[in-house]
Amino acid sequence: MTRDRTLGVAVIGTGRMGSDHARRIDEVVSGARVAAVVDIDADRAAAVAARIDGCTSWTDPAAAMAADGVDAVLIASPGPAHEAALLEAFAHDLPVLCEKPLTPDAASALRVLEAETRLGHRRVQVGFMRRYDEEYAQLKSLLARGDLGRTLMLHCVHRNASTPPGFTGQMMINDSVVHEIDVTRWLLEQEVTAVTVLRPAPSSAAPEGLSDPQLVLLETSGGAVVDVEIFVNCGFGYQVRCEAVGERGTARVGDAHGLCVDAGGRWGGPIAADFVERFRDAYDRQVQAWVDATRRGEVTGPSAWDGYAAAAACEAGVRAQATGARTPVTLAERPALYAPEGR
Ligand SMILES: NC(=O)c1ccc[n+]([C@@H]2O[C@H](COP(=O)([O-])OP(=O)(O)OC[C@H]3O[C@@H](n4cnc5c(N)ncnc54)[C@H](O)[C@@H]3O)[C@@H](O)[C@H]2O)c1
Ligand SMILES: O[C@H]1[C@H](O)[C@@H](O)[C@H](O)[C@@H](O)[C@H]1O
Repeated sequence: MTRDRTLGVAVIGTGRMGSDHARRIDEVVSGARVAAVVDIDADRAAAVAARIDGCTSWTDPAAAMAADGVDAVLIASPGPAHEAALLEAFAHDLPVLCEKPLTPDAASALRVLEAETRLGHRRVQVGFMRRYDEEYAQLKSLLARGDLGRTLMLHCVHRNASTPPGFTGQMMINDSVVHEIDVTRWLLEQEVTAVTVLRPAPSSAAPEGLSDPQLVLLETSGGAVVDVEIFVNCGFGYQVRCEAVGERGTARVGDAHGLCVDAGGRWGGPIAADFVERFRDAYDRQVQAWVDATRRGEVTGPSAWDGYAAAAACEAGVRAQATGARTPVTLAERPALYAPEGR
């Protein structure tokens, strides 16, 4: 694939994220087109394909990946379907942008990692889009410059207005806290070594059987501690905050977005409704970066190792949720293919 050829993308899964990514590739991103869309719900795929010139619609990911004009794959099916789609993409040696989580457990993530290692070159970028958010990128640069000294703690807040039907306690870790796990690993350049989960008495707005909110404590290989409030039925909007506490100061992202008005004896501004609104620019930048790198013949961004390490920490988190005990994270050896930059 070269810069002068438009990248033909097959989007797998045309639900909330997949249909939005298809629109993004069609309308926002340059250098790529949606060549195919796939969903086990044929009508859903056909409805998305009908809105895009020259886009074919499929129910079988393998058939779409073998179709003419498909050069790359964007996976936006639910987490449990990712492994099969990733292995199929490897069989065709196609570059992949895979929505988080890479897979929902450490064993399947390790199988993906090993399959990519056997290919001998990176093929996967994982959709940890916060790395492409302007505010998080600024925080990353600040911490990397060392102005605040060593980072001692992160205080994180992750609130969703409500959850879709069937959202489980495990998904609070695997689908939601996985972002804070990635942010922790990325900002601190350390691995998560142990997870503890505390569960206050649930909110009366929590769906039957869901212990919401929860407080997740992460310990890291460099001795930092990270607390994450995960509250997925807070009712009032979408909030994602992160405060880094360093030896010489603190820095914070996610306080406010949009216009702040002081009038009539009050001050304040809007709260984003959901992740699509809050992280719109980050999703755009993430997909553009993937397309640009792919057209250069490169793979950049969060790797399958990042997806695997996050899955291993999530697995410890799910166990910690069930037992209430501090749970260590066990990681396989890091293959040379995923050596940190500059080493
Ligand atoms: N980065 C983010 O902020 C963010 C936000 C939301 C969701 N996600 C991730 O995106 C992915 C999709 O989430 P969603 O909210 O769009 O889910 P969704 O339920 O809205 O859509 C998933 C779609 O995939 C289809 N599907 C199921 N199994 C399939 C298979 N084997 N092959 C092809 N299609 C299949 C379903 O029919 C459905 O249309 C998940 O991995 C989720 O964690 C990421
Ligand atoms: O899948 C979604 C998505 O990853 C969002 O970014 C997160 O805020 C939600 O909690 C999660 O359910």
